[in-house]
Amino acid sequence: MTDDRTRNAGGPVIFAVATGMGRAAIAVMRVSGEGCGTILRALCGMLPEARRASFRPIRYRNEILDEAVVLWLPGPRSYSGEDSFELHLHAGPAIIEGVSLALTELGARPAEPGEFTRRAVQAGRLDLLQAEAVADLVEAESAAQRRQALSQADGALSRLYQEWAERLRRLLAQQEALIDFPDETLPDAVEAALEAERAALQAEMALHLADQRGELVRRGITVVIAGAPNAGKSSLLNALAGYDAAIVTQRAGTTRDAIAVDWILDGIKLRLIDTAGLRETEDEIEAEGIRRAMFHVKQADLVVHLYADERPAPLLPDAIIVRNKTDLAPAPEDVLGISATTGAGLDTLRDLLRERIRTLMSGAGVPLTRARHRAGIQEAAQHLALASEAEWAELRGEELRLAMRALGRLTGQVDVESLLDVVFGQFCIGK
Ligand SMILES: Nc1nc2c(c(=O)[nH]1)N(C=O)[C@@H](CNc1ccc(C(=O)N[C@@H](CCC(=O)O)C(=O)O)cc1)CN2
Repeated sequence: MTDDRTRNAGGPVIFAVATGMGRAAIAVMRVSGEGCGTILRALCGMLPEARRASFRPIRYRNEILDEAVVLWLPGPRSYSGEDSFELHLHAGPAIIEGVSLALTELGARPAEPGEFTRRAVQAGRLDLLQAEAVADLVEAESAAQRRQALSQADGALSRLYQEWAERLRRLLAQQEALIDFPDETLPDAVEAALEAERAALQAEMALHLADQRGELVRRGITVVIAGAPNAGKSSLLNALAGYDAAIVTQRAGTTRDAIAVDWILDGIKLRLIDTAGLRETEDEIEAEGIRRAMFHVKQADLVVHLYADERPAPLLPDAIIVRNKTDLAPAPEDVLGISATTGAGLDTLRDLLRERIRTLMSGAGVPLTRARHRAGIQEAAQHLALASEAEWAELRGEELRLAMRALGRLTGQVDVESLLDVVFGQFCIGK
């Protein structure tokens, strides 16, 4: 037999509670690894019909540990591709403890973070991009994050990179065919067509790199509220967040450290950051707060520059300047006026933020979603650029090969073993 099962056999049976920690009604104990059917038979007294839920007492050393819903999921038609089973237990800690102990005594060991998905990758059921998307699905807090992760888990990004790799492979093959032509008979039109395709690929990658949507959706869009002390920044944060996240007083300089609040606007996760008021100060703590405020301003995707009295010099060219406290005095005509206390103008500010977000999120096609993807595509694009500069056909070919390799590392078709730790370092246990 040479199917995935035998090829990837080995590795001990692993187990983990795949459901959330804390008080819950049900806990799903997930078990995977060749030979785990024997363990299931020991616990259930039989092997239930594959992929059908059954209700069974879980027995170990003549004691019933729980009455559970049991799923027997033999490989390769399982999530990990290995023989697997699930015990849907009552979530009591003593039950989980007792079942864990039984599984350990029957030869299984606790799973490491992401190990079920890692095995799915090793069995060839998921590529690395899809595995990363599984981690993103588990973390998704906004509808946009959910949609993006589902699409990547479904292979949308993998298909894009595979298509590029395939076009590179064809380019390379045609280019190698040309090497055998003596110089004088080199068909110019063919060479020009190859160069056009190389340039087209490089241009597509440049567009893909310019697109920020994926990373913005995944990590959330950072909106920093900055400005002079007492402009009402904390009041604005509280008004937008809808609860009292930041302390508000009459005293200038109340906010000393940055305060972050997650905020979902139209299905997109934003991270709102309130910062210390910007001014000259002798106070060491306040000065550190201001240093941090400037750090956040520089890192921000969007900056709301709030003021209450004198119109400040712009912090950044594209900061949104907003005049607060319109309940006390009207804002100049050319500036958006709000009152964080009465709520006046907040709808307009939200609309303005929506508009800025739309601009930030421009792009077409499937977006990349992580620094790892960005680095890989940058590398591929760089080799494509070097290919056009190379004088010898052989060197050009080598650059095309290196570009293909960079793409292959993204999906895991190349160097998968060395990338597993990088990708699975960020997973939670039970996934
Ligand atoms: N109880 C439970 N719920 C879960 C999961 C799980 O493992 N267990 N999942 C885990 O992440 C997610 C669903 N994803 C899954 C993906 C593939 C297979 C799977 O076993 N596929 C096989 C068999 C399909 C079949 O029954 O015919 C296959 O594709 O060959 C299972 C779950 C979310 N919900």
